[in-house]
Amino acid sequence: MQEVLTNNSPRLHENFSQVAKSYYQLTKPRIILLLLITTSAGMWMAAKGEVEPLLLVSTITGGALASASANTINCVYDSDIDYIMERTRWRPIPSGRVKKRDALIFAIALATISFTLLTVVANLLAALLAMSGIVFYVLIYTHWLKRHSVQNIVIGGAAGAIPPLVGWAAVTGDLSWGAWMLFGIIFLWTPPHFWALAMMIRDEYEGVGVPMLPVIEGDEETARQIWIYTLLMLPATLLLVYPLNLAGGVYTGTAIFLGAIFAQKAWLLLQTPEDKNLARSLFKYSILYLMLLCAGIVVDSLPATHNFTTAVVHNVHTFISAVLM
Ligand code: HEM
Ligand SMILES: CC(C)=CCC/C(C)=C/CC/C(C)=C/COP(=O)(O)OP(=O)(O)O
Repeated sequence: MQEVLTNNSPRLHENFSQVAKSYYQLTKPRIILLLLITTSAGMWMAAKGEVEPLLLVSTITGGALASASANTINCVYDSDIDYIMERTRWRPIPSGRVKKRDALIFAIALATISFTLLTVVANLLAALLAMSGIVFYVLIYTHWLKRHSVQNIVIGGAAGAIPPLVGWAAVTGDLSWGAWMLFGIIFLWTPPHFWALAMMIRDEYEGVGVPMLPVIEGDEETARQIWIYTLLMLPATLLLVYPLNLAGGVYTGTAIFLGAIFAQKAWLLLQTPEDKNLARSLFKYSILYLMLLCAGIVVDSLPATHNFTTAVVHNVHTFISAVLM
């Protein structure tokens, strides 16, 4: 006999949570987390460590909804190749758990709520930047470049660098050098982040005809380009300290320490480009690197940190003067 589903039925709850889980997976939540960390870094730096809580929560929520919308549209567009690749076959659309049409409606709803929230609580510039992130990621990266250009992630990577601009604009209403510098750091971070992963799963991309750098140019050339982007990114992180003067000692120490490990991993990969373990290690570290670098920005920008470092510098100065007298 068929079971009658009532509001209290355990099966109804189970079905609902399965559906909710599928929609949640469409948004690629773990990637969103790091995008939000970069948004927060932009906000803290712009606000010199004093961010209004309501603005913070609304901007993070608006940014998360915009990124979720972008990732969902990407899942709709790429469902044909996601179905073939091992890594992506379990996703909600290729595995038949969510229909493309429903996913698109979900993405439009997310973008609409994001735009409204950011416009009302932050400002129009932040809202427009978030929408431009969706458009850039979907049209320029996913539609235009991903399947047609070996430079796909270099140019398309600009979409992933937009979140700190959203955060900065939400706080100040405009974009200054600091905002563009954060954009530049993430822009230069993206090729080592992604190509390290692409070296690990080159065969999967080759199988679906996506012209990622390791597929077209091989491991050696990819490791060489990862090294070049690493060498460009590391000094870029320090431009926030000099000449921009937007970060202090805590950030400088963090950036140098984390950067040295990044350089070491990229260097080892350059020596042995075919070693997939080294590629995996660099890919994983790239994520930790960006998280900790952003944490460094936040901690460095706090007024308490500024007061503490000023006091330390003052005391060291007094001590040296006393010794020399
Ligand atoms: C064009 C630019 C980028 C490309 C092509 C790219 C590509 C990828 C791919 C293919 C994965 C593996 C995902 C999976 O296994 O399902 C990944 C993982 C990840 N990406 Fe990126 N990425 C880009 C930019 C970014 C940016 C800007 C961020 C955040 C600031 C980011 C954060 C992450 C994180 C956190 C993961 C790990 C997710 C997990 O643990 O499953 N990525 N990326
Ligand atoms: C402000 C704003 C909303 C910006 C959008 C930023 C955004 C969603 C960046 C995503 C970057 C990313 C994970 C690309 C991977 O796509 P892929 O298609 O190569 O990955 P896949 O093979 O795992 O599907």
